[in-house]
Amino acid sequence: MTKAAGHTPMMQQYLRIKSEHPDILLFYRMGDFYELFYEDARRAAELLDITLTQRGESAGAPIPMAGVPVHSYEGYLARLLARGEAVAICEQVGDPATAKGPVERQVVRVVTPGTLTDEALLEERRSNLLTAVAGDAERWGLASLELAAGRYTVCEGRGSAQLAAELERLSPAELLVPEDLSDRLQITSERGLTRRPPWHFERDSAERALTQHFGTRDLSGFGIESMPLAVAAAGAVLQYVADTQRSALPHIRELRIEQTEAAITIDAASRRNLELETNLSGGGEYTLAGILDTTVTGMGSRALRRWINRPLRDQAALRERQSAVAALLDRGSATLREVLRGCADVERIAARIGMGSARPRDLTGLRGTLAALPALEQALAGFSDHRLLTLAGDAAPQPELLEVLQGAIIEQPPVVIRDGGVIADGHDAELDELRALSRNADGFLTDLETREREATGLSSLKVSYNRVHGYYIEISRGQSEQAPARYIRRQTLKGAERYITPELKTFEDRVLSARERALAREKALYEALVEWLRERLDRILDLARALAELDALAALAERAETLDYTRPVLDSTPGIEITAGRHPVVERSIESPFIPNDIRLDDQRRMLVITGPNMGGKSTYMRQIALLTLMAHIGSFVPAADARFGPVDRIFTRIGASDDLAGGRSTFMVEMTETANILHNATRESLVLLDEIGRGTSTFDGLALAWATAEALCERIGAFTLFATHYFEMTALPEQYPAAGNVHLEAVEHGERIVFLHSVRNGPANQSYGLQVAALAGVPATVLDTARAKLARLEASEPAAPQLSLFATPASTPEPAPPPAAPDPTAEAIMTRLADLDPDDLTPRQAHELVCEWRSLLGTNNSAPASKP
Ligand SMILES: Nc1ncnc2c1ncn2[C@@H]1O[C@H](COP(=O)(O)OP(=O)(O)OP(=O)(O)O)[C@@H](O)[C@H]1O
Repeated sequence: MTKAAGHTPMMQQYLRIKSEHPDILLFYRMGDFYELFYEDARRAAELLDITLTQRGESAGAPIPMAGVPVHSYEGYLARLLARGEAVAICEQVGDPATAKGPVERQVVRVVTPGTLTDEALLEERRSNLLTAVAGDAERWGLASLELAAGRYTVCEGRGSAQLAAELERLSPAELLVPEDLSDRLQITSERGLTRRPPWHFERDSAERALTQHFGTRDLSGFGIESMPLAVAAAGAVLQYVADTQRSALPHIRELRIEQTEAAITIDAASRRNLELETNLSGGGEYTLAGILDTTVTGMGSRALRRWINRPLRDQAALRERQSAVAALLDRGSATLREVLRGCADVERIAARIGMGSARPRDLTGLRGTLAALPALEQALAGFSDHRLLTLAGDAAPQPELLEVLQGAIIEQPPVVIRDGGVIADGHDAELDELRALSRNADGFLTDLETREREATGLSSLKVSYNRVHGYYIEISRGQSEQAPARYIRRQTLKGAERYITPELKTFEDRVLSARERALAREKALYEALVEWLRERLDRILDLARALAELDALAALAERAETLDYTRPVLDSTPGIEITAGRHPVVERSIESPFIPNDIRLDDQRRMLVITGPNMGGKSTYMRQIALLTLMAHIGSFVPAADARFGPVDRIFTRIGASDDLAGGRSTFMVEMTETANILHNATRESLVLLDEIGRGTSTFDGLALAWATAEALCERIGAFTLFATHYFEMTALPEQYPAAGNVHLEAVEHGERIVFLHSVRNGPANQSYGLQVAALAGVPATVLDTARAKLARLEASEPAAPQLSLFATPASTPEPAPPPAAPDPTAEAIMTRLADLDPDDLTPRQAHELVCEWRSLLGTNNSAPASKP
């Protein structure tokens, strides 16, 4: 390392941290980039078995890490973490471009594998996924290769909304698209987008790549004959792997088809709104995964998160998972979890064995896991559950593998094989012999030294070794005159002379060649061992999958027990019925007790209009229904006293006011795009959450849109819909549509204040409490006084206040409802326009034109009252 003076602040910081933590690999984060210093880069490259293609001249110069297969420092970092290496991240704010300006803040975060954050896990999951997409926005095929887990899946689907949802779910590190069609795919995210030659996606070359990889004559056994776009994508992935990876990935043994219809589709916005893996602030805390994931292995965590990201529609498969969870709950899962805790990430290890990059510690990790299998068998003995028995079979002890690994590798081998010392004594006779030769060297040298000292009578004589001169005899300058004639001078130092003798030279040749040969032998033995394991990769992969699933199931059982969850009923009767349901995340994040609530949706009651004050709990209630539905469809138990779910095909949410400035879309535009997506894609089996639709525009436009949307969902589509709103006019909906009902979140006034009861009651809310909530939020008293006076004036003039004729008057002033058979033509016209909206085609200009059109349709604008049509 070069001297500290004259370094940039970043370099100084690097030196300081390095002196404190020499073993920790140090990443620098500047703005959106990570840098890795040369020394660390070199060590990391060694650990990950990659080649640095560009080297910095001086030690300490940041170097670009070209040649890293994962194409990102984040991925690099995650892979190091996954390997069990400790790394530190320094974040530097100042002049990120040059790192030369004044450093305002320096943050050092040491991330060790033990404290692997959700964020890092998420990143790790992402970094391993390579996805290709073929086709166009109309019809597309996807292939995804999760390198580190050996998982290769394909699916096909239709429409850009579903494609966006799939890509959001997969969140690949790198997305391959045919360069000539990339525009037609309408993929907006530029994250890791790689354009590839179109011929890689052609059927012939794709088929060739697939049959070559799997060693088959044709694709007849794959079940993907009728999925040409999936085949194209799958072939393109393999082609890319062949171009960029050193190994041909023998651990990818099967191509799985994921039918898009087999899972509940959750669009990208809903995934975010429901805070499945990331909360709205971008962290992993207080998310569904954060609550449910108490797995004890990396592979278990990844399995559970895959389930969360892809809830199943197959009720039989879900019931199988539920039964396993119930059995674990019944007999206790603590022992099983304890055994699993001692297991290594066999999934990753299997991948590394497959790719030929397994390190000695991977093999000891595998060995440790194999050694734990008898205990696992014991922990699962006595279970009669079908799924658990199948998994127990896949994770049965494998004495042959264990014995070989126990005999081959020493207890605690070094990280890399480079310097040897990995293969155990007794594993190979030839290696033992060579080692004995070099081990005897020490004894021989001591003997020689004693003999020579006695023969010459020189007290300062000693035998030593260095890399340049090999073995030598050293005599101090004062005694060197008395050196015997047979000593051949090698080197003269200030205070000593160094010699060799023919005997020493012969010895040196023998020892050094023995060492070299031992090392070469050891490396060959190690490679043979990895190859031997690779031939048994299927067994290791089966073991990995079984352990991962056991871990995920045991975590669900542990959660069900600790958090008092109930087994939900899944059946074919349409509807959702929950008694005393709780929000799984909010109930864990608030200090006061959570108030459980019921819901009943069935064929006759498909929509709930939810009213109530701000802060009353409307959003929490709606989200909790969606989350419980999702939990039931991953096989989890749910936080409720009782729950039943009929078939659900999609979950849609339209929640929150967010704009998309980067994408050039206003709040209203985002809202309408999402609404259009729902109106296009929801079915009678969908669950739709709408929170304050229409809030992003003027009152009348907003109300008109809210009404028309609700009407379309209720009448035309018939989706199960929860519709939270502050428009009291909406509470008249049930009068026109019997499938709709009103509920409200209860609150009471207590003096000047409002008390939220958070309980759901039938019927509409009768008061908005807006001013009380504002008071609670600390709006100054003078402003509140003015508001109160204004409110009083508004209420006094209410009869003259603008009323849209298409809405019935609020339920508080009952009037005969219009006959349901004849919906208002204006509302119908709006509804038709809305249904025609294609969310993907809508430009801001078109949206603006549409809004103008609606205004003229209603004969109103922002300020003018609506006239009766
Ligand atoms: N069932 C409940 N039991 C206990 N606390 C609750 C419950 N529901 C909601 N809360 C608390 O009330 C807060 C506000 O709830 P929520 O955001 O759902 O209200 P809201 O009616 O949607 O408000 P707004 O109309 O302003 O969006 C939550 O953050 C939570 O702390």
